[in-house]
Amino acid sequence: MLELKDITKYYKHSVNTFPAVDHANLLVKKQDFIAVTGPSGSGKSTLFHIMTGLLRPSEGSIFLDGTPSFLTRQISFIMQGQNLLTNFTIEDNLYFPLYLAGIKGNYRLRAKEVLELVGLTNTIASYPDRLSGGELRRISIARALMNNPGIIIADEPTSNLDTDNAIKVMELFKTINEEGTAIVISTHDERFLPYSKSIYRMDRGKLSLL
Ligand SMILES: Nc1ncnc2c1ncn2[C@@H]1O[C@H](COP(=O)(O)OP(=O)(O)OP(=O)(O)O)[C@@H](O)[C@H]1O
Repeated sequence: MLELKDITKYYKHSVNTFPAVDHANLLVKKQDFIAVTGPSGSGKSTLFHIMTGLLRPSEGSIFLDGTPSFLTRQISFIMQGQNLLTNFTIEDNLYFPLYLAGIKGNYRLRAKEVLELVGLTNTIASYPDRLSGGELRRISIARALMNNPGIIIADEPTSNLDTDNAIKVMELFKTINEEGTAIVISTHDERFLPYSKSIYRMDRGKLSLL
């Protein structure tokens, strides 16, 4: 369980300081599928970076399973856009985060499992430039699953995808969620909101449940 308590993040623009995230509260439980919507610039990415530990809040606290420390292995983050390493095969891309984090295990077996789940087993030896945008997005999801995270946080996972591929991505999150992983996504696209179990709106840094 991930809990954000009264989180504020100030940014400085020349002489002015403004809260990009303004006293946000959020609880993410095991079975949750949360969507955060809101206009561009409302603070969604800033909130997500704080949730994943990439950015420190100016004020407030974050608890993971009741403790204020961050066990990042329990949270996987899928950033906006294409973020696979282009000079490495899909297989190496899948292994890389585990290797960097010093996580031991049968990488090959897990890679096969996650590629099967996303329907892309035949891409294991390919380089990212051979894959379509939709396939690359599903590989990013596969990579996020490699360490069996309790929570997957994805910033705009359907951006720049056509409807068919966006649906594939959302169906995948639905399956992953049904198998016991909490999902938190941000989206501009109202068509995909029904996939989530709860919808929050971000407006000028203020987060509220719809
Ligand atoms: N490092 C930074 N320094 C100063 N201001 C920033 C920084 N990062 C973001 N901002 C500002 O904070 C506000 C929130 O940005 P953020 O990227 O979190 O919004 P967003 O809702 O994710 O937007 P989008 O949907 O376009 O990605 C914006 O006004 C942005 O210009």
